[in-house]
Formats: sequence, structure tokens, C-alpha cells
Amino acid sequence: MMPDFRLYAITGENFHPGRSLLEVMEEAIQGGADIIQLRDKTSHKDELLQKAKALRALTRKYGIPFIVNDHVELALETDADGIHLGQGDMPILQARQRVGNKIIGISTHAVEEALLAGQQGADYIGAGPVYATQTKADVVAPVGLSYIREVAEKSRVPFVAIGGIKLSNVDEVIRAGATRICAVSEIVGSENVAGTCRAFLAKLDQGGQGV
Ligand SMILES: Cc1ncc(COP(=O)(O)OP(=O)(O)O)c(N)n1
Ligand SMILES: Cc1nc(C(=O)O)sc1CCOP(=O)(O)O
Ligand SMILES: [Mg+2]
Repeated sequence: MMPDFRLYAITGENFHPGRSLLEVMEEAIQGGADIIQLRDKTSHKDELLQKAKALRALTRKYGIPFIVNDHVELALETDADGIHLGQGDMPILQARQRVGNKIIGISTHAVEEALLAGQQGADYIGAGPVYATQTKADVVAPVGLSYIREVAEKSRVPFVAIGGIKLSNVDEVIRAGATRICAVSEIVGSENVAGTCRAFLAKLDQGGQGV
């Protein structure tokens, strides 16, 4: 069983030049991010291993889950709490055999994918991209709030809304039914990372009805 969460922060080092990965992610955690994912498409193997080990130690210090994007073996090697898979990555059933009871999350962009993920034993699903995003190059077209409404109604697996989510638009995502929010650029690219996390959490507390 995975612990529930509300604010999922994913790394994005391009968005904070001059500030270290650990400094930014620690600020996010101090602001209330309660699950962290290492997503890094450019580092070489050794560098990726060092980053994963460092984030593992940081998340352990704060007692929150650490998820590795894409790399199942890296998740195992660093004793991460889980793995996040894309639709084109290792299938859930195969990943489950490899990672045992670690957390498995998977991206979904349509309700059929969400339902299948539930049947196959995913622990959570990403639902998105809600809006256009500059962070992921090969992403599908925005699924919009209608997908959030649908997944909120039909998914038996916890879902987190992702993709282009900002403080300026998150209220409508929450009103559409999201109770967990994930953001990359809005969090790690912020001049006040902890404050941005606190603001996301306040909006979740207010059920998207804040002024
Ligand atoms: C929480 C969460 N949701 C979706 C994604 C996207 O994963 P994926 O489709 O594998 O794409 P990449 O992140 O690998 O580009 C995610 N990472 N996290
Ligand atoms: C990594 C990722 N996955 C998505 C999906 O919909 O599966 S959208 C996305 C990028 C999210 O970054 P930002 O918060 O900066 O838009
Ligand atoms: Mg992936």
C-alpha cells in the first residue's frame, strides 16, 4: 500500500539554473510536497545514480516516498519507493514482477488506459497532460478538464493531475475532481519553491474555491 499524497513534485533541473537539485527539492519538501520523482532525460548513468542516491537520502530524511521515472533497475539499486512508467515503458505486469511491492505509477491519457492500469495493479496513475506543457517534448495533446472529470468518476486507482498545471489554473483542475496535483516547472522554476508548494496545498485545502 502506498501512502496517500497531495502534492507531487518532479525534478526539472533546466528550470533552476544556478541552483542545485537538492536545494530546490528540499525547498519543495519543506513547502509540503509529499512525494518526489527523479525525472532526468539527459544525465549519464553514473550521474543519474548519484542524483538518485542523493534524492533517496533526502526523501528518507523527510519520510516521504521517492519515485524514479523510467529506470526500473535504478529504482531497485537505490532502494527507491517506486517507479513511474509511461505507456511505452516496461508493462506494469512485468514491472510488478521486477519490483515486488514497490509503488508503480503509470501515465494515462484516456480512460481506457486508466481502467487497464487499475486492473493490472498500478498503485497510482498520472492523468494528463491537462494543459499544454513545455516540459515534455513527446507528450500527447492536452486531455483537458474533461479527462480529469472522467477519471475522477471512473478510476478505482488514485490519480494525480499533471501537465501545464500552474497556480493560476489549478483551481479549475481541483474543481474538476483532482485531489492530487503534480507540477514540474511551476514548482522547481519558482523563485520561491516552498511558497509555491504551500500555495498549491492551500488551493487543495480550499477545494479550488479560493479567491
Ligand atoms: C506523475 C507522473 N505522471 C506522468 C508522467 C509522465 O511519464 P511518461 O509518460 O513516462 O513520460 P516521461 O516523464 O518519461 O517523459 C510522469 N513522469 N509522472
Ligand atoms: C512529465 C509530464 N508528463 C505528462 C503527462 O501528461 O503524462 S505532462 C508532463 C510535464 C509536466 O510538466 P509541467 O508541470 O512543467 O507542465
Ligand atoms: Mg517515462
